[in-house]
Amino acid sequence: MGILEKISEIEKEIARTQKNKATEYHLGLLKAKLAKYRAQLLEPSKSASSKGEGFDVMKSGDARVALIGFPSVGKSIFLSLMTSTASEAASYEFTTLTCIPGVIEYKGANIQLLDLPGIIEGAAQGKGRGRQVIAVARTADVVIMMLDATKGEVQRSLLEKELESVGIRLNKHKPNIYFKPKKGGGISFNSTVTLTQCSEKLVQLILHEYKIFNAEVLFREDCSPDEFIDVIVGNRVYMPCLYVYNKIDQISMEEVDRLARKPNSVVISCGMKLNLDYLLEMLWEYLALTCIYTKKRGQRPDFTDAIILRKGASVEHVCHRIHRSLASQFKYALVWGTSTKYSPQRVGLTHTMEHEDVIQIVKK
Ligand SMILES: Nc1nc2c(ncn2[C@@H]2O[C@H](COP(=O)(O)OP(=O)(O)OP(=O)(O)O)[C@@H](O)[C@H]2O)c(=O)[nH]1
Ligand SMILES: [K+]
Ligand SMILES: [Mg+2]
Repeated sequence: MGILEKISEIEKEIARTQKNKATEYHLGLLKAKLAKYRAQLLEPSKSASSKGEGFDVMKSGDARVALIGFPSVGKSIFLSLMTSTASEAASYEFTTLTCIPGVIEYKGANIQLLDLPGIIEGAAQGKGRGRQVIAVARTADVVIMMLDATKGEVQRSLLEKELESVGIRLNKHKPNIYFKPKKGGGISFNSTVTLTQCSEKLVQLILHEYKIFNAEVLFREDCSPDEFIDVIVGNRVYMPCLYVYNKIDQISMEEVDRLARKPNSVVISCGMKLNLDYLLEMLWEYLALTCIYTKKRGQRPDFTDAIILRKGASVEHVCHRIHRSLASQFKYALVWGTSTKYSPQRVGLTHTMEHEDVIQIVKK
């Protein structure tokens, strides 16, 4: 039996197994098996032909946003509207066949926006150029899932399933579970909270399925078996996702209102250029970039020219942004802002900067 068949067998079995106390272990095991087969499916195949031509776009700018959606939802029109790059748009499906990068300039940041071919159900298993598209999506800082507002909710749930099946977790945080495989000593299991979805026995069963017999496990959160499996398997990506409903010029006001109220959602019309500014504001929030202002000794900070970095950037990142050789001449830095206990505070290269901090760098 091929992996695809095995996967579909397990999916069928999960679907027909009633969820209750008596079946909870059985279901947990099935899910562990399923995750294992999916991981195998995604391992790079031996034949070179599966490599996607036209998908190797260099990362550039301060952040990367990938446009994911069914064919003809308006991804290419959107790229052409938001950036100075033109991407061919047309009424037929699969107009776009490669990855087309553009740049959004916003609040002093350069945000790379990637137009991609449409994906459909089965994309994760290689339908269309699904695999290549998903591989690009994994490298993004934020995914915009573009949806056709006239097509209801089907597109959204299908795409969520596709991304979920390849280990992309949308608008979720990494489960707060400490997990460390060991050389010996069996499985030590602890939790700091009351667990309602997992038990020691279930955790052991799942670990055994992965042939792990020695490990330290500490639940710091009431996680589900799926979340625990995510931690064991690793290589999951946790990514913010904005659901963008396009073509609202084609639906009723009531429907627009309903869609606009859904979590993580924005309604737009590329055709009529509606609500695009609001979408940009939302995107900026989801990117959560860190703006740092520099200051010279005895002078006011330069608030007109921010250095834009990803969340969690260090003083060293700031140095590299100012000049290539600055980090090697670095003595210390003074930082004003929320990242320090008092302002200014003297810090080293490894200090983590926060949004809107001011920094003065002192050289040797
Ligand atoms: N009514 C209406 N039509 C739109 C809107 N935005 C895009 N369209 C139409 O939708 C069709 C598809 O647009 P594209 O930008 O090519 O869509 P795409 O998602 O890039 O499609 P693929 O590259 O084939 O995956 C075009 O005929 C557009 O004119 C909108 O806001 N309203
Ligand atoms: K199209
Ligand atoms: Mg297109």
